Formats: sequence, structure tokens, C-alpha cells
Amino acid sequence: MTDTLTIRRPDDWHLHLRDGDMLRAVLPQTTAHFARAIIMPNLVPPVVTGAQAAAYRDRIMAAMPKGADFTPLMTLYLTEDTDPEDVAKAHADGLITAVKLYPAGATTNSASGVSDFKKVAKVFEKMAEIGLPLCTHGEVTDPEIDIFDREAVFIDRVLDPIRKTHPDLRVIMEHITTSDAADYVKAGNDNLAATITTHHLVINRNHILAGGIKPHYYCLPVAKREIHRLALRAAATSGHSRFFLGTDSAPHTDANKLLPCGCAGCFTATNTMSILAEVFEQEDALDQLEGFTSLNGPAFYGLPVNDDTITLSRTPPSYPEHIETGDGPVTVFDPQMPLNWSVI
Ligand SMILES: NC(=O)N[C@@H](CC(=O)O)C(=O)O
Ligand SMILES: [Zn+2]
Ligand SMILES: [Zn+2]
Repeated sequence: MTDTLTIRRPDDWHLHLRDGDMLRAVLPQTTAHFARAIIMPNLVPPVVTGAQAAAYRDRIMAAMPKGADFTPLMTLYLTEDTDPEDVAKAHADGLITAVKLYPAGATTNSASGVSDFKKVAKVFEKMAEIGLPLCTHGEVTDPEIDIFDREAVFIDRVLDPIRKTHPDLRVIMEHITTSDAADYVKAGNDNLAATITTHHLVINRNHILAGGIKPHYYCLPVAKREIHRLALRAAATSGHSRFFLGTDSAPHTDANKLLPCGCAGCFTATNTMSILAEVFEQEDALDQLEGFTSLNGPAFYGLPVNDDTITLSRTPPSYPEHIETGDGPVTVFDPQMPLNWSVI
């Protein structure tokens, strides 16, 4: 039995750091293990221009814990008014690594997102031309569509038409939750990839709804049936290079989670590597962990892998149940299983 595992330092290809006090509280949880992260732009107000991305990056750098060696990879929040030239300039200046598409109303702070996808065709054209990837929150918002079907319907109604119109556009389907999405990625070409979160490898919809409602497991896209969780586990541990880690670690205070209309998001930055080691060992795939966390993401984004390494050892991790922030406590995701691996 292996008792230590050394892998290239991982990256997180989908992360919410927020701003202000929350940023200062959660950033060290990520920099402890990760070298880089794609930083989501769904602040209030959202990060829509190159200038706003530069200012947000400065705030992240100012909040950096001492001694941390961490690079935030910035994104722009796509709106129907986004100027293709501003996007191209932010990319040419090395300021942004991707553009993020939120269908308007699909998730936390997505009100300024896109309703009419034809209105952003010029931005997609420019992105395809310059090789700038599009990250998608892949859910339709049509109230007629059942919330458990919104990802699969997004693929048919929105994503596949966009990819047919813009075949050179590079797309990352963020936080996939269904076998439909995993199959679509596998059937796709080298311009298509997906991130998978830690929590969607652990929970299915029963964890949220059976035996009492569990607001801390509520996130978007919402966790689906067990067959989908198993499909995600198979995809993540398969060694397929177009699946990689995007934790979607999304801090909300307990006060905002535990409400009659609570916020969506699971906070996993603290214990993600321990949980993933457990999941990959359960799947007899510890040898695939490095690909998922540290190699496949850089390969898709055309970035070098990290030079240094981290080592995990077979020691139960210790971490707090919640972290304190200036806005109140944020509960750390509870995987409801013993964890046997720690980053040392
Ligand atoms: N995943 C979530 O449930 N919430 C995210 C938004 C998102 O990634 O959709 C958040 O910003 O809180
Ligand atoms: Zn999302
Ligand atoms: Zn997210």
C-alpha cells in the first residue's frame, strides 16, 4: 500500500475568491496547496472590463498571505455589451486567461449575464481568432425546464449550436454534473474540455434532500442522481486529458446559506486535496490524481505545468469545520466519510 504520493503542484481551474474581508479569509486556504487558479468574475458588480480585471488582480495580490507563491488567472464576465476589442486587448496584455459565460439568472450573481447568445457572437468570433478560451456555466434558465435537466438541455440548445457556429472557439464546460456532459466532452474534439468539482465526486442529490434539507450541499448546478456522480468519478479518474479539476469552491457565510432562500455554493478550498486523494484511492486510481489536478488543465490552457511538487501522506487531515471571516463563519464542505490523506 502506498503511504506517500508526490505530485506536481496542483492548480484550480474554477475558483471563487470574492472580495474584501471574504477574499482575505479564503485566499490562504487555496494558496496553501495550489499554484494557480482561474478566478471567477461574478463579483457585485461583476468584472466585465480589462480595467476591472486588473484592479481585481491587484486586490488579490494585496491580500496574498506572506510567502505564498500563487498566480491568479483572471477572467472577464461576458455581457451582451462586452466589447470584442476590450477582450482582445486584455488578452494581449496578459491580463486575462479566459472569458466566463453566465446565462442571465443561472446562478449566484449572474443577473448581468447573457440572455440572447446572438448578441455575443462577435466576442466569440474574436476569442476563436485569438485562441482565448470560454468558460461556461452550462445551464439553461427557462423556468419550464426542470432544474435537474438544465445542464443537458443547455448542451443541446445553447452549447452545441455555439460550437457549430464557432468551431475554433475553445470551450471549458465548468463544474459538469451529468453523464450527458461527460459523454459530450468525450465525443468532442481538442477544443472542448470540462472541469469537475470535488463535491460533485462526493455527493448526489440524496445528500441534499434525504433525511432533512442540507443547505451546505446546495450548489449550482445542483448535484444529480447517483448514476451521474459515478459517471463523473469515471471521467475524472479515467486519465482522459480533457477532464480536470475546477473546485468551484464558492464561499458564502453560514448566515447566507441557512436562509429560507439560501445561497448556492460549496466551500471546498480547505480540504479538496484530501478528499480527492480519498476519491481516487476508492476508485483504485491514485496514479491518475496528478493528471486530473496538475497536468490536464495546463495542457488545455496551453500553460506550463508547475515546477514544484506537493506530497500527500496517509495521515488523517485536521482542518476546522468552518473558517472565520470578517463577514461571519463559512462552513468547510463535509465529505461525510473518513479522510486518510493529508498534504504535508
Ligand atoms: N456554484 C455555485 O453554486 N455558486 C457559485 C456560482 C457558480 O459557480 O455557478 C457562487 O458564486 O457562489
Ligand atoms: Zn457556475
Ligand atoms: Zn463557480
